[in-house]
Amino acid sequence: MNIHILTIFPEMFQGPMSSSIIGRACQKGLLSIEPHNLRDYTKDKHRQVDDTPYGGGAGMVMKAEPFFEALTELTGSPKQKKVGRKIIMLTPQGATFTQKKAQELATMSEIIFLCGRYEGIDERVRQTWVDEEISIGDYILTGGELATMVIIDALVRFLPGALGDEMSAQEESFSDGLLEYPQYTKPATWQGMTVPAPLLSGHHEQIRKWRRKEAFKRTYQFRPELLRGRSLSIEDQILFAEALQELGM
Ligand SMILES: Nc1nonc1C(=O)NC1CCNCC1
Repeated sequence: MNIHILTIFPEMFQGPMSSSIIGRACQKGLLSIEPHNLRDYTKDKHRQVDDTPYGGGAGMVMKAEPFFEALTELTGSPKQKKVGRKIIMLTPQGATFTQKKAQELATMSEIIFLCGRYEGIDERVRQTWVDEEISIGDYILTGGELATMVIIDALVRFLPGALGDEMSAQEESFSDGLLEYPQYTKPATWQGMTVPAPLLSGHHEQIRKWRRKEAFKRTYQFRPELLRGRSLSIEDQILFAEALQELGM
């Protein structure tokens, strides 16, 4: 997968995108991440990327030209849609990013992220080039760069070979629609708090059931809406009932 990022702050990506799992995935050749400085696509001596909004009002708007120049260089023309490529704009009015969307994006061969700053990007960029608008939440950031990094961080986990233990991407929260069960590591007792006995039993089936029941407890307590309308297997119905009983419901 090739990721291109159009931004006026390419340097923001150096640390996070070259560290840990993401950095290792790039070194393994599973993906490439290439920020492009929009100022390199300006034609004036001041390398201007923004200007005042038509109609007045506070703040500045990002000019269309640098985006058009960069996207033309990267893709040819807006009409040249390519299977497996998405041009994504980060914006609060986009669809809220989810684990399911992360998994879907991980199947793409190329993604181009458009990072806005200031009051936003000239509308003609969205009209002409953008395939999808994504928001990482209902709040206003100073730019789309951190949102882009959040999305890359979430999707990289679904690239085959990116994680040491492939299963953890599947087992983690939201992968099967439930929140994560509690995790423990050594020592077995810490400041008088002990690890739950099933986890010390070495009995894999017991451990699996305990984890599933704890996931039901957490989901019911913190994100009950994830359970609404969900069809459960017979085993899950039993475990969910036990979870509610243990919660005193
Ligand atoms: N929330 C968001 N999810 O993606 N992008 C988001 C965002 O707030 N972008 C800013 C909006 C104002 N202009 C600068 C960028």
